[in-house]
Amino acid sequence: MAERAARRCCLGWDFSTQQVKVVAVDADLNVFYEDSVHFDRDLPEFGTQGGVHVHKDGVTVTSPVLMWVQALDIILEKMKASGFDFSQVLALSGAGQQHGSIYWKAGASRVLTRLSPDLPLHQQLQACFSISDCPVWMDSSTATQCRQLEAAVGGAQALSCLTGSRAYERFTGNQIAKVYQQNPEAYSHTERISLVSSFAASLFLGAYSPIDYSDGSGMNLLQIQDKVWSQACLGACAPHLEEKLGPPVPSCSVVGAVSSYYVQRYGFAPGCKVVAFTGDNPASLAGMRLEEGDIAVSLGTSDTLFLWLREPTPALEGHIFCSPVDARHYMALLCFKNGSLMREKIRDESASRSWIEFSKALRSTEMGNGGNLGFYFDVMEITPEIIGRHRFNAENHKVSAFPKDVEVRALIEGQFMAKRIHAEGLGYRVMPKTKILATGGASHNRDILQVLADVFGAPVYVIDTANSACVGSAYRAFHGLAGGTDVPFSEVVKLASNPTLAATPSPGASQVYEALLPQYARLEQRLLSQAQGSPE
Ligand SMILES: Nc1ncnc2c1ncn2[C@@H]1O[C@H](COP(=O)(O)OP(=O)(O)O)[C@@H](O)[C@H]1O
Ligand SMILES: O=C(CO)[C@@H](O)[C@H](O)COP(=O)(O)O
Repeated sequence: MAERAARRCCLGWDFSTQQVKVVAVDADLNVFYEDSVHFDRDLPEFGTQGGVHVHKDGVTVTSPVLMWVQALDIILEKMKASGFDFSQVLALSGAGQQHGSIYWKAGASRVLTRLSPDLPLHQQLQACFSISDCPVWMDSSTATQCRQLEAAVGGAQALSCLTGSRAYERFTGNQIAKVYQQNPEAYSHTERISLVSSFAASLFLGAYSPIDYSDGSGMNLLQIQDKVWSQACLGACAPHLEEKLGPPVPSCSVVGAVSSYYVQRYGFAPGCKVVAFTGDNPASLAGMRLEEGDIAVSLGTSDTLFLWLREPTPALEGHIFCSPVDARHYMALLCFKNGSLMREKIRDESASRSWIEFSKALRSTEMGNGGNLGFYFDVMEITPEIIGRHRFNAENHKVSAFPKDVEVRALIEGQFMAKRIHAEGLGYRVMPKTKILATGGASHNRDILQVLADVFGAPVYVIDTANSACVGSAYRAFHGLAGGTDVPFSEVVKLASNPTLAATPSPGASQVYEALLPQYARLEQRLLSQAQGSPE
C-alpha cells in the first residue's frame, strides 16, 4: 500500500453495457489497479439482464440512469476501502458505451454544482433526470425516425457523407427524435442531453461536460469533416437541440478539474484534471495504440471491428468516426450486436454453461467445420440486418440443428467470417504485415482467438488487459495533460508495453477459409434478400 500511495497516476474509466470499470496507470504506463462493478450482479435491485431492460416490443432497450450513478458510488467506495490514494491522481478520463442518451432535467446543473460530500451521488441526483430509463445502443425502435432523417437531408448516402453513417436506429439523433415525438413533455423539461461518455464526465466535473468529436460521430448529428453540429440534422430531429447538446470539443480537451465533491469525499487533489470522455470503441483504439494497417477486434457485449483511417470514406455500411487521438484523422467501425451474449447462450445450450467445455468443442472440431455454416442472431443484427438462427450443411441445405460441438464452431467461425467479409466490404485487405489486435472479455479465450487468426489468416495480439477502453482512457488522460492536440499521442504512449502474440494462423487455414468465405457471403446475401422480401 505504501508503494501504491506514492504512485502518480491517471485513472481510466469505462461505463460499458454490463459494468463500470476503472484502471489506474502510472507514469511509466503500467496498470497497477483495476476494479469493476457489474450491474446485474452488484445492483440486482435494478433488474437488468446484461445491463439493460429489453421492453415487451423486443426492440426498445433501455438502462436505468441511476444504476450507472450508483455503480460509480460503489466503485469509488471500493477503491477508498482498498486504500487507493486518490491524491496521486493527476488526471482522469473515460469511455462510455456509444450512442446511449441521458436527459438532464431543468435545474439539474444546480444540483451538480452543489453536491454535498456527505452523501453518495445517487441520493443527490435522484430527481435530476427527465427520463429515468435511457435508450442505449441495443435499441432498434427508431426505424421511422431514421427514414425521416435520411429524407430530410437528401437520402442515406447524403447523410453518411455528412455525418459518417447512414441513419442507424441506435444513433443518438434518431433516439432523441423518438423521445421528442413520443414524450414531448419530458423533452421540453430537459435542459441538457449527454451521451453516456459525457454524462460520466459530468459526474466527475460537477458540471455538464461537452460531447467530444469522436463519440459525437455516433449520433447522425455531427458533420465529421467540419466538426460542427449539422443544422439540417438537428432541425430534422427535435427543436432547440443545439442548446441542449452544447458545443462539441476535440477528444483530447481538458474540460475542467474534478468537482470539490471528490476532493472532500475521496481526497482527490483539487487540480486533478478531467479530460473529455469518449466512446468505448474510440477509447479502445487509443488503448491498443492502433497503427495504420492494423485491425482491432473488440469482443465485448457487442463485437466491433475498427481501423485507423486518414481519409473518411463514408458508405452505406459501417461508420466513420473522428479519431479520438488525432483531430485530423478518422476511424472506421463495424458493429455486430450478437457478440458475447450470443456466445454465452450457445455456451449454455451446447457446452454445459462452461467456457472450458466451449473451448474443448472448438479444439475437437476441424477448421471449416466440415462445410457446416451458421448465422446466430437472436436479436436483430446490425451488420447485416438479419434476425434468427440459420444453419446450412456442406450442400448449402438449411438444417434445423447441429451436433453440439459443430454448433459451437459454426457460431465462432460464422462470427469471424462475417467480420472479415464486411471489413473487406469497407476496402480493408489482409496484408502479410497485418496484425489483429483483440480486446474485450472474450479475448481471454485463446481458442476463440485461434479461430480469429485462422479465419483472417493473420496473427492475433492482445494487450496486458482485456480492458482496452479503460487503459485507452488513462492514456488519453495523459495525452490531455501533456497538451492534447499539440502533442502526438504516439509520443505520450511510447513507454507502453507492446502487445503480446496470442495466436498465429494454423497451417492450411488460408485454403480452408478462402473456399468457405465466398460461400458464407452468398448465404448471408440469400438470408438478407429473404429478410427484405418476405420474412421467413
Ligand atoms: N473465457 C471467456 N471466453 C469467452 N467469453 C468470455 C470469457 N470470459 C468473459 N467472456 C465474455 O466477456 C463478456 C464481457 O466482456 P466485456 O468486454 O467486459 O464487456 P463490456 O465492456 O461490454 O461490458 C461477457 O459477457 C462474457 O461473455
Ligand atoms: O454500438 C456500439 C458501437 O457502435 C457498441 O459497440 C457500444 O459502444 C457498446 O459497447 P460494449 O459495451 O459492447 O463494449
